[in-house]
Amino acid sequence: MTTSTIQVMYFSPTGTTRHVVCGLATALADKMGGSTEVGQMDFTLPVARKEAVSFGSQDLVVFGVPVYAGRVPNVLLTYLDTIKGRGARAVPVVLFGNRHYDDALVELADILEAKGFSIVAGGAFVGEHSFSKTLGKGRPDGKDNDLVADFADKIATKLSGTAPASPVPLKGHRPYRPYYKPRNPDGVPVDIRKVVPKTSADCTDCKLCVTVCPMGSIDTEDVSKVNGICIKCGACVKACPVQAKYYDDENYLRHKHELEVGFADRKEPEFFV
Ligand SMILES: Cc1cc2nc3c(=O)[nH]c(=O)nc-3n(C[C@H](O)[C@H](O)[C@H](O)COP(=O)(O)O)c2cc1C
Repeated sequence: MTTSTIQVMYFSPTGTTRHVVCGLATALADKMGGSTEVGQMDFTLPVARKEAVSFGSQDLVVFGVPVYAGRVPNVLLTYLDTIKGRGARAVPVVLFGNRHYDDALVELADILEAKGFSIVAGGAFVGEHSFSKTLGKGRPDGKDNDLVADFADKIATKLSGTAPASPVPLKGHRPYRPYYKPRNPDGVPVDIRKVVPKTSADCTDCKLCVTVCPMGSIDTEDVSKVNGICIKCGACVKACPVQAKYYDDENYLRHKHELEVGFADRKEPEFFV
């Protein structure tokens, strides 16, 4: 089977997933020859998730999502169910914030397989944590980029071979473990789903937060209002040019601190071909 098109498809509120999957797709196109085109489908914003997407057997799709609570972000499940693979090959890629990717990679691979893709490889890479400016700071970095290139090499070699495709031994548990939950000091799980960002007096009302919110939840007239769901993705906090967006919820801040302290040691990407 020849590949005429590489498609890169991703959800990436703070850009680390985009960085890795676009780097991987470009490196793959390079290795697979001059006539390979790269198409981009960014489904981070709500408007992009209104479009129906389908592929065909000539496509190789590099598909990326961040890891949320050890899993594929559950707010995406309905949308992912609308995508049609129609025999395309896929490389699922998950980005995690230096804690762990748990079962997100196998879950993403299973979703894609159920939608008609065949899985040729999969990878878990590290990105700066959405909650933090210190956990996974600056990731993906040069060393990660080298591993992306190495991953592309191995995929290209596999695809140029004549051996029949064998199942890819991705790491993760089936059935998937429950969503990872923050806990209070007594070890009891706490629910931070209703927590929303605050807006400080430094806000200049530039509306950038409105345009980057992947849930379309920030009120255009009054940017301090959150009208819909907040997934704590960090898009508004990290994009704000004057650092006016912040969280002050006690449980959120404790969880963030525990992650920063408990998972400070550098984790490395893992990939499977
Ligand atoms: C709600 C939420 C849950 C997260 N859960 C995890 C997790 O379980 N493990 C982990 O290592 N990182 C976790 N992260 C961090 C993101 O996976 C990581 O920062 C990723 O690089 C963000 O991708 P993006 O830059 O494309 O938005 C979580 C982030 C959010 C917003």
